[in-house]
Amino acid sequence: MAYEDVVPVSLSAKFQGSFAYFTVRDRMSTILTKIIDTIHRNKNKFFEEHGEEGVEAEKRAISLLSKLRNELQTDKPVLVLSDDQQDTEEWNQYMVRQQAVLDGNEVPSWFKSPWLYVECYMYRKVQESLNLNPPICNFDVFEEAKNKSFFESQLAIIAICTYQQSVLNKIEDLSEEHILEQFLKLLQVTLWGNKCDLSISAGKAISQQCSPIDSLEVLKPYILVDDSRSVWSVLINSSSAGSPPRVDIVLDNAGFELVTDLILADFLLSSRLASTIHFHGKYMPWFVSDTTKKDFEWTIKQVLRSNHKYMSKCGAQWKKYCKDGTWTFDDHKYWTLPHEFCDMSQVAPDLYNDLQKSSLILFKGDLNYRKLTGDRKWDYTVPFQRALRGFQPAPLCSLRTLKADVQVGLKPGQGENLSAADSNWMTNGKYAVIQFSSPCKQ
Ligand SMILES: O=P(O)(O)OC[C@H]1O[C@](O)(CO)[C@@H](O)[C@@H]1O
Ligand SMILES: [Mn+2]
Repeated sequence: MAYEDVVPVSLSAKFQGSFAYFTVRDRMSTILTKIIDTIHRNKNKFFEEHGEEGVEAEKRAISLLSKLRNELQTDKPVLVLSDDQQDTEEWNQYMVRQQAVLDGNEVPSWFKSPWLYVECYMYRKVQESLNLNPPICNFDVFEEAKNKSFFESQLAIIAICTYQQSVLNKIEDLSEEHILEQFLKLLQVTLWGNKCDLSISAGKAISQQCSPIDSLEVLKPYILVDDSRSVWSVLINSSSAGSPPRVDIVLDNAGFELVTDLILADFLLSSRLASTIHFHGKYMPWFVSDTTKKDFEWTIKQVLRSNHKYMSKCGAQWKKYCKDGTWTFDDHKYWTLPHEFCDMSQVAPDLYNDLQKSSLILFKGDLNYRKLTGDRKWDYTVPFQRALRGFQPAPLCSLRTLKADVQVGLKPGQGENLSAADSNWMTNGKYAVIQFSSPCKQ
């Protein structure tokens, strides 16, 4: 690791009254209750698909989840996983390491361990409760909510697809300056698309209702760090050197946010700012709204099938990109492990090496920001690159609306002024950052 000096402590529910504390106490247990309800509501579907065995599986999964909710609420020790999957051993080893950093007589538990660890662990345990009941192990407990949020954002999706087609129609005639202007707009659209996650609202529907392009000017003052020019420089420098670069997008939420990511990806290719886009998604249902391979394919299919001319035109193009390999989708298991990203080169060298081949990596969303910065109590003014602690496979940029109380790279006094003006600025999703770091700056 590049930085071996002291790092701040992890955010944790052990800090009473902190955002982590309220999340573990309230939001996570509400999410578990909703999961239990969802599984129960699907009882008939399980019966139709698997007969009595399906109903038995439903009952057993619910009983495991109720036990889990009770353990969470009463701050019981976290337990080893027993579902014998490819990542089970990795999770259990991680727990042993968590044990090692505690005082001799303490064990990792919901309210004592790092928030990042226990929150990821909850989603992994949900998957375990299904894995242990094979007939229903592929059931995505969040699918309904994700699909609903896509349909509820229809008008905004139509608006952005229509806008996109108007830009693409004239793209060959656009000057570099105009391409830059469009690029900045679409980068902001995908940034604000991150408002639409379902986990901060404990699964309650959040959709985009109005035209995303029209709101950009109003939202601009809420972008606390805006390094979009540095992102542009990386793209334009590599493409003018003769080889449009490979861009990687580490996706966050399905629904409207995913559509905005696909719109940006399409624009980067059409404007020849990129030659390929590598998407990264989740291997299992995660943090309620995160994108799995199934969500990715489903979304493209829905956009293609739309009755709206410009929407379906977008979908047709995206399908083509997937078919000819211009777009790829990878769901490496590392994205659903609890590690901070600075561990990646050691824990998942294959993924790290792959990311090193990229010219630019865009990290979407709040959870990715927490993993980039290790979800620690950093001072607001600590440089982003310092908080990355050596994680720099390629130039990278975080596009994130603030939904957790970790923020670095602010100007002196900026955080304090925000706290005075709006005490919930770090968690209410109103503010955002476009934060860039490049190996050249090291
Ligand atoms: O979808 P995003 O942007 O990663 O947001 C999810 C965020 O919501 C929360 O689940 C709220 O607790 C955070 O833990 C997490 O960072
Ligand atoms: Mn998410």
